[in-house]
Amino acid sequence: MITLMPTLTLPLNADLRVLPADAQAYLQGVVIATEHLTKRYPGVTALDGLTVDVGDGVTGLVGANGAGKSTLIKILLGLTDATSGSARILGRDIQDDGAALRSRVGYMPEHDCLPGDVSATELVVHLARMSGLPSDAARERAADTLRHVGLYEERYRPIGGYSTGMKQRVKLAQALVHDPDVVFLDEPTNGLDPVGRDEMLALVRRIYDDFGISVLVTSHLLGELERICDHVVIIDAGVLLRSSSVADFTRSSAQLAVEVAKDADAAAQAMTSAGLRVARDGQLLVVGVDGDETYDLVRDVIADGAFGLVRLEARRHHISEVFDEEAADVAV
Ligand SMILES: Nc1ncnc2c1ncn2[C@@H]1O[C@H](COP(=O)(O)OP(=O)(O)OP(=O)(O)O)[C@@H](O)[C@H]1O
Repeated sequence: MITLMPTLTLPLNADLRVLPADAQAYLQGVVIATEHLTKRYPGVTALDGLTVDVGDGVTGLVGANGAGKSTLIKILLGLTDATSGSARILGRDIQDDGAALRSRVGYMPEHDCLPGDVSATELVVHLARMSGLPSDAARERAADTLRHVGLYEERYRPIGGYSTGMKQRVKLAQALVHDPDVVFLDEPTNGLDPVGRDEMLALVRRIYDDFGISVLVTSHLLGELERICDHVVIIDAGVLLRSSSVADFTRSSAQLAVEVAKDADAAAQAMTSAGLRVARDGQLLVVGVDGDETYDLVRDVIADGAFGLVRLEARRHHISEVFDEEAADVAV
C-alpha cells in the first residue's frame, strides 16, 4: 500500500482508470492540465488552443506582455470563462469543481489591489477567516505566513505606507494563508529593484521546498524564472511555444570549453576533421556535446596532435540564450 495525500490510500497496482480523477492526477504528478484552451476577446485571441500539462514543483509561465499569461490564470481560477476547451487542476475540472478547487488554490494577482487603510495582519487574518479558518487558527496562520514572507513589526502598520516590495509580500502571504496545494503567482517581481527581485524569487522557490505547495509563476523575463523553476512553459500570442524541464531545455545546449597549450587553430581544425562541432571563443575552443563520445574524441584529438590540454570545462547555456537562438531560427 502507498499513501498519497493525507487521507488517500491505494493498493500499489491500482488500475489508474478506475481511480478518482484527483488521485490519478497526484499519481501522475500533473497539477494543471489544459486541453485546447481558447479565449477570445473582441478583436483579440488571448489564448489559442493551449494544451499543456504542468507538474509538481515550481513552473514558470513565460511570455511577452500580452502573451496570455494572466488570461490563463484567470480562467483556471474561474474569474473568466474560456471560449472553448477545458482545464483541470489537481485532476478536477475547473467548470464542474470550481467551488471545491478554490479552497485548494492560492492566487497572487499582478496589480496592486490592497486596501491602504488596514494593516497586513488585519487583511491576512480577514482573508484566512474568509477561507474558513476559525479565529485563533486564522491569527496563527496569518502570523506564520507573514513571518515567512519577511514582514515583521511592519505588519501592524497600514498597508498604504508600505513600499512596493512590502506590498508584494502581503499579496504573497494572502495567497498562502489557507495552506493551498497550488498557488498562481502573477508577476511577483513586478516593480521590484534587483535585490527585491532576488529576495522574492527565493521566497517563491521556498514555497515548494518548505511547504510542498506547487507554484505556477508568471514573468516576461525568462532569465529570472529559470533560476528558480523546475519547468518552464513559454507562450506567445496565446500559443504554446515550448514546455519542458529546465534541465531538458539546456541539455541540448551542453558544450565543452577547451583550452590547449599551443596551436589552437590547428586543434580546432583537427577536431572539425574528427566530426566535432567547434567554435572559437577567444583563446577557448567551444565544442558541442553530442554524447559521451564527444569527451573521448576531444581527448584523443588533443593527445594525437600533442596540443597540450590546459583546461576542459562543461558549459551550459542559460535557457534565455537557447530560446533566443530557437526564436531566431524560427524567424529565419
Ligand atoms: N478583459 C479583456 N478584454 C479585452 N482584451 C483583453 C482583456 N484581457 C486581456 N485582453 C487581451 O488579451 C491578450 C492577453 O492578455 P493577458 O493580460 O493575458 O497577457 P499577459 O501575458 O498576462 O500580459 P501582461 O503581463 O501584459 O498582463 C492581450 O492582447 C490583452 O490586451
